[in-house]
Amino acid sequence: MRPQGNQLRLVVGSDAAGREYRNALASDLRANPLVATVVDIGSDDRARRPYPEVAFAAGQLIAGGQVDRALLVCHTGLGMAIAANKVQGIRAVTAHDSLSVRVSVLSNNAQVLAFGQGIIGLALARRLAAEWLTYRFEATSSAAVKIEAIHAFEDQRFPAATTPDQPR
Ligand SMILES: O=C[C@H](O)[C@H](O)COP(=O)(O)O
Repeated sequence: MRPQGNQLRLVVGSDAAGREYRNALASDLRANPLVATVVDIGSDDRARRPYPEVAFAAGQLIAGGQVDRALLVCHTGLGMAIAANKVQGIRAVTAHDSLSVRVSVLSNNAQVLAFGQGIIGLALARRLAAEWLTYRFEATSSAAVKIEAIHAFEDQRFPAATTPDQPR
């Protein structure tokens, strides 16, 4: 489906430790009017894909422009974020509170949000996911220069403004 207005194209994924929340969240997301599409990349219990594989696949869908954001679940949310951050151009966070979820988009322009099924209850995960959908990064915000600094470092451009002071 073609996105309308401010609708988002999403990918959801989990390892076996996050499967229950992934299924519940995917169902919520599909019913949310702020969502255009939800691609579910698994994995199910039989596949037992380790979290890095799922995170890399989700990150590559974003980097390739097929989707806008990813919601990933593992036991803690930590491994998913670490692995997704290894994909060029991806900013992934683990966040389990409203403020962090908000800032992850408005300040960090993170495209990936990772939850830990073993860390928060399902009701909170659902609420945070719904809040997450309402935020959009503003390219004109003062945060944009910091995102550009992250990209420059990633691309090994090392702009002088972001080079740490030399020890005297
Ligand atoms: O950060 C990692 C996740 O919590 C994952 O679900 C558990 O990791 P494991 O597969 O190494 O046990």
